Amino acid sequence: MLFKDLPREALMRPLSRNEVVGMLVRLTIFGAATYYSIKWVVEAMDPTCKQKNQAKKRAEQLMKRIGVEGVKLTEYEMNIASHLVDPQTMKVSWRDIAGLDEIINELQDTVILPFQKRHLLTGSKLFQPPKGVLLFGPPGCGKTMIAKATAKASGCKFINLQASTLTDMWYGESQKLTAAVFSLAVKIQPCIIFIDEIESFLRNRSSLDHEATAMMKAQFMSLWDGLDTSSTTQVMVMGATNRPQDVDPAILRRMPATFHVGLPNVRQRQDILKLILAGENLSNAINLKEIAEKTEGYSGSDLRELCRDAAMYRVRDYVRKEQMRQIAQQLQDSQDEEKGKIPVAGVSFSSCQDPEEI
Ligand SMILES: Nc1ncnc2c1ncn2[C@@H]1O[C@H](COP(=O)(O)OP(=O)(O)OP(=O)(O)O)[C@@H](O)[C@H]1O
Repeated sequence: MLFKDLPREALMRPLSRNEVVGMLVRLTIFGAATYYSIKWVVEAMDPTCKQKNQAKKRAEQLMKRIGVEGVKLTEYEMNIASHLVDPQTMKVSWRDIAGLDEIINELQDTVILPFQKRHLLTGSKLFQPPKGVLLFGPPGCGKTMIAKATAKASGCKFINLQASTLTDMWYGESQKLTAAVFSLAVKIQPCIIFIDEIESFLRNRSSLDHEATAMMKAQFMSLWDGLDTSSTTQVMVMGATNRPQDVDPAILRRMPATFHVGLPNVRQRQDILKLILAGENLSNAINLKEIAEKTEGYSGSDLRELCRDAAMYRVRDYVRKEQMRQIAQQLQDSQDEEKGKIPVAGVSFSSCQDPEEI
């Protein structure tokens, strides 16, 4: 039936109470269904939704573990919080770093002391950890280890930020995430924001920069400057790079404390070898000084690989010799069988021999 076919009285009569309530209920149901359908469609279309949910879960667990409870975090702060490292569970400490005593002592005085002894000069704008620290030097020389051990020694929370966390996002998301890095760090302070390969994220500005990248860099610097406004803020940005010449000079200026973590010299290599091989079953014939002298140009990471290779070589050598021995025995057995002889009894190759004896 069409609208115009309805009797005039039916249209003009006032609505009954039941009809009004019924209409309201239908409208409410329709409204709710529309809201949830749109929400579901938006979530289904958002490619970062799954990632966000996982980050949220991880962040909640981490925050609980590091004892930060009752702090309300935004969705973006949650995302950043998933990159948090608990200083208590951090495995790296000063004892795991060899040959870098000078840098460690300097870090103790300039960075860790102001964090640890903050109470001695509360309110002082001068007795503060530097707002920025740069560790630079060739790859594999211990920059990341130093950053982690600094956080552990100072009792700071540690946000291990990858440049891609901020740059891979959709347009507009990067800026919200950048803001979240600093707001989260302030909420959970004392905190170290560590950026590995800082040159890939905050490199020399050029006219070729994408607009979003340029804006993010400017925003990062202004938020960083904002840390200075309060003398009680205990947040520090620590960057590591292999290419300091590629870092934006404006960023370098914000990192007054710089540490060169160079390739180890002979004495340092010997110390690193000693540390890596501590607890291993070493032959008396091994002379660490001699190995240190022969490994000019090796980084700490190269030395660890060298030792790992040597350990693997020993096992590989043992397995290969064992296989050769079995093949030789099988040949011998088949030759004996051919000659109609009974194989020699009691020879067992499954018994494991000490590789040293081979
Ligand atoms: N001084 C050192 N003492 C003990 N181990 C070291 C030292 N330097 C490097 N290593 C070994 O090398 C590995 C790599 O070190 P790390 O990641 O800190 O280097 P990096 O300078 O940050 O390198 P990259 O620039 O590639 O990130 C460490 O896990 C450690 O095993």
